Amino acid sequence: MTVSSAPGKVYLLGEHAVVYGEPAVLCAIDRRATVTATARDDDRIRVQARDLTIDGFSVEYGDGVVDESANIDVPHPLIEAAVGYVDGAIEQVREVVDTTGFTITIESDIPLGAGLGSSAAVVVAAIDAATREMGVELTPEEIAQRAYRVEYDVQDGQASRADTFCSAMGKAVRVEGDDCRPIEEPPELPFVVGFDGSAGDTGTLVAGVRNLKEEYEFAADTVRTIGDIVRTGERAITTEDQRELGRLMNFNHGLLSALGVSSRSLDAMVWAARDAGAFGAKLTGAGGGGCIVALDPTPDTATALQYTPGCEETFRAELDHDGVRVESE
Ligand SMILES: Nc1ncnc2c1ncn2[C@@H]1O[C@H](COP(=O)(O)OP(=O)(O)OP(=O)(O)O)[C@@H](O)[C@H]1O
Ligand SMILES: C[C@@](O)(CCO)CC(=O)[O-]
Ligand SMILES: [Mg+2]
Repeated sequence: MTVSSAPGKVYLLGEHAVVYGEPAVLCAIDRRATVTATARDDDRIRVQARDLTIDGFSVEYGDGVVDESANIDVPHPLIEAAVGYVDGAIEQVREVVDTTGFTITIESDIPLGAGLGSSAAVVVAAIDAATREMGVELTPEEIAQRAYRVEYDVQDGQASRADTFCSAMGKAVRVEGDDCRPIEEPPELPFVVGFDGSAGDTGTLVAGVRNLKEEYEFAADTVRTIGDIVRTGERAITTEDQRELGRLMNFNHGLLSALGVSSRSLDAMVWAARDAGAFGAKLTGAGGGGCIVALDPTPDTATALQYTPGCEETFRAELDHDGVRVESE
């Protein structure tokens, strides 16, 4: 039995634009997906993902199809879409090791589809746990590369390397096209997360931005401007200027909103954070619903979010210096 875990992340700046080669800066946070891989005597692959629920059903399946014993009463295409990332991870493992069967159990404290990189963390941890269980040790960079292939396929050929690289490496990272690098001395930023309890589908949201960009030159300009914000933000990271970073996050949120990936509840949480005195606030990840991230060293933003209609949960997130790691072998 091998247990591996990998962190989720928040985007300081640059989501969506990073898909088109602009830079992005993101930070691993102290919320993790944990995957247990256990070799089996038969050649079956069994996945238990208790957090993955569809209309209240927990999904359990074997050999890529819904397991009879799970007794799930929802159409198979829905399940197939939901298990796409896990299936992709298993495919990657099969490219590396000659597997017989194994059982994969996924537990995660990263909300699904909420912009905190649950997909990347699950895929990274699953590839690590299953390959180790079969006696192969991949480097974090190799795991990031394979996990990226999975995100690329599930998101219909439109994905950046950002989420998977950040989850595999931990700390803060800068990604621009194929150029992925850790930020050596990342500042400890006072992240406050607000979660509206809902989810957005990354593939669909990415496709929406792509269509807008193809239709309007000013949407393409908006994407390039997000790149300019990130380049400016890098100086603020080096000088640890949190006020300046906050202003740039606000600007970034405005442009993401213009690209159609914010929502009423995300905007409400962003404004509640700003009104409470946060240095800045923006949605994180694909958007459409899910989480915002604000910078506030005081308790005021968290308190304001607790009273914001539409906000279901708020918590402080700490930078996680560890990327993918083995918990037990
Ligand atoms: N605990 C889990 N168990 C099984 N599958 C999971 C789990 N968490 C996430 N996933 C997979 O990841 C999908 C959500 O990924 P998606 O990219 O849409 O959102 P996200 O990664 O949470 O947010 P973002 O990409 O915006 O950071 C789920 O539908 C499921 O396929
Ligand atoms: C929206 C996006 O930029 C981030 C999702 O967390 C998609 C990607 O980078 O693949
Ligand atoms: Mg994702």
